[in-house]
Amino acid sequence: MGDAQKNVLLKVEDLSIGFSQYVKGTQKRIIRPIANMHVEIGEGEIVAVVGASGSGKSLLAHAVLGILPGNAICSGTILYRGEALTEERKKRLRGSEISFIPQSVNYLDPLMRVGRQVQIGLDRKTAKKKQKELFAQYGLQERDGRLFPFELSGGMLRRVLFATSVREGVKLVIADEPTPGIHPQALSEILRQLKQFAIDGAGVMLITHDIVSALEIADRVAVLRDGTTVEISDAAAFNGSGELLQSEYTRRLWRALPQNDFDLEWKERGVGEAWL
Ligand SMILES: Nc1ncnc2c1ncn2[C@@H]1O[C@H](COP(=O)(O)OP(=O)(O)OP(=O)(O)O)[C@@H](O)[C@H]1O
Ligand code: NI
Repeated sequence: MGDAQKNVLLKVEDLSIGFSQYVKGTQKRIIRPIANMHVEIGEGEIVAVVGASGSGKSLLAHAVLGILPGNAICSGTILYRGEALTEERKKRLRGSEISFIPQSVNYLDPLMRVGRQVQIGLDRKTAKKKQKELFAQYGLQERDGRLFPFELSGGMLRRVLFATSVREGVKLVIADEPTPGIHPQALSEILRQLKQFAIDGAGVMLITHDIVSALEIADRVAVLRDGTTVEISDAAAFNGSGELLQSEYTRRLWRALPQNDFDLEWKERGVGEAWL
């Protein structure tokens, strides 16, 4: 953002998440995949959250949404519009003011036709019309609306999932990997819609492995590593050889991207692929 006048919408501070697990049947231990994580999103701002697989992106999203598994122990501060985001408040805002595009298409109801699922939460009088518009927008056929999730391809399901997030009155969008397996036209439509959310004043958390696409729309980028925040930089810092980036870790990842030819040693070790 680099723009101090914008109001902070979401502020996550000192987030830690642990899980109690049983080892060898009886011994209980706590693993702590997230520690001291922080991120901040302003109104009208898009923050891309990037990091290797297992770095804690989805857990961060689930903590904000209040959908961590039952054995999770979560501590830290999550403020939304300046007030503590309590579990009760999360529940109330989820699906209305706070919109979520999950990483897994398993979040769709397997027993409900997909057209119907996109209509949920829309104004009842215009729901059908709006759903048809959304389908057209994301390259889905009208007849696809009558199908059940198992009858659609993975890429189609991703587009259905995305369509369920497009609602009026959304103030915070949390998109967890909305684009893998999506053809270029639908991808640019999704990026365009995320940008539109921000133009309309919403904050957007865009979790992704596709940093190159994310940089097309992101204001800032938060880099996670092993469950903690390594750095948060303006999108503009992801440029050239990355000299404006704060950490060596981020710089190396940036340089190891296929399009960037700076760090061949890391590339040979496959770091760029792990990142993507
Ligand atoms: N329910 C759970 N119980 C125990 N550990 C978990 C649980 N869920 C996630 N973890 C661990 O927390 C870490 C972060 O997981 P998370 O799903 O947030 O990663 P991610 O960055 O979203 O990865 P990906 O890019 O593959 O989606 C991983 O090491 C994972 O094994
Ligand atoms: Ni994830």
